Amino acid sequence: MGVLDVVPAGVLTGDNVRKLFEYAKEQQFAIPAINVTSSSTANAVLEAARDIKAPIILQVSQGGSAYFAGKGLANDRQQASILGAIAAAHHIRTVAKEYGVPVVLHSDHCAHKLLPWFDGMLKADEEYFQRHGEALFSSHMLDLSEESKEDNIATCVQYFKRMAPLGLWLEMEIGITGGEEDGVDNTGVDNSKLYTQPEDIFDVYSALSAVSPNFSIAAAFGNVHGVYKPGNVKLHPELLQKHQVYAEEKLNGKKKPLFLVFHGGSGSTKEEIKTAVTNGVVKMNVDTDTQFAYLAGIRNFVQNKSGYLQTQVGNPEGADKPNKKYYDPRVWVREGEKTLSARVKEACADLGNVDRL
Ligand SMILES: O=C(CO)COP(=O)(O)O
Ligand SMILES: O=C[C@H](O)COP(=O)(O)O
Ligand SMILES: [Zn+2]
Ligand SMILES: [Zn+2]
Repeated sequence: MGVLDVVPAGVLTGDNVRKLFEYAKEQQFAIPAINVTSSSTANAVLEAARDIKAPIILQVSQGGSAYFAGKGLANDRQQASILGAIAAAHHIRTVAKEYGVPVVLHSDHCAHKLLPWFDGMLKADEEYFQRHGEALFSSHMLDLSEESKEDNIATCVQYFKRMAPLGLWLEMEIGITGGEEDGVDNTGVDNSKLYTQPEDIFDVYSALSAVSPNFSIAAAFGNVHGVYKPGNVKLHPELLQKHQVYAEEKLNGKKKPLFLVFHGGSGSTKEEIKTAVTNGVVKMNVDTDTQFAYLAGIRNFVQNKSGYLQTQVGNPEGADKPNKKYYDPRVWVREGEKTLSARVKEACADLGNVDRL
């Protein structure tokens, strides 16, 4: 029995998203969510998943979406982010099945000021649903963690009521991920906010489960976006167990009732990742490490082939030798795709997500 006995290949929607996460939680593995910004990065992530027979999550941030549409487009009303997210979704939908793996198509952090982006994606989901009977995306994240708990939960409930009939999964954040996300600077935030309390998580669970079971919680356990020299904020994935136990007691023993999400996966140790998965993390976001991996192949190529990249004609093999085979983007960008793919495979291995189909 494997993932393909539970859900089909291609982009998952509706209850299939929950079935995948339920299966992962039962089998004690998690799926990495990789931020993609182009067809090149998306394809490289899908290729990695195909090679190691694993389900995968591809996500677009607000900035990544704008990049997907083109940095030359105005984005003052989130119009480029909306278009780019839709373009990314259509690209991924078009190719995903061919890679033969189940894919969760997700949008990343959406803070209050970015809600017009969310509204635009939701409108696209509704239109797609009208035509195809399913939403365009598998899931979306709302990140109202900067607001009061009451406002955060109330706004999530309001959106979730609109999402549930479309079968959309909601990921919400409570407690704050440190570092920086989409221009929201959380570097100086109060330390206590970086560790969510079990009571707050259960308040979220109670409010959202009244609408639909299809949601997950990004609880803070010292997570930070980006990779920095070790500082005073420490990752404590063992705290997640307290949240599960607290919810279990409130729900009369229902085992590990929470679907938890691990933000700021980059730079985490194998041990931290393992502990998080044991405690019900089903999704781990990785962006910074995969960005660096994408660069590595291109950087190495440019360094190693320097003599072939200075002029269109003429290289160390002769003054009349053409260099087209070196400066063609399909050659040097491909090198980045290979190193990105390798880093995605490593994330999958860390999470126990290998040979799962
Ligand atoms: O949480 C993330 C995206 O939401 C990714 O964080 P990292 O860039 O630290 O991996
Ligand atoms: O929020 C974290 C993700 O890494 C997205 O980052 P980004 O806004 O730079 O695309
Ligand atoms: Zn946040
Ligand atoms: Zn994040």
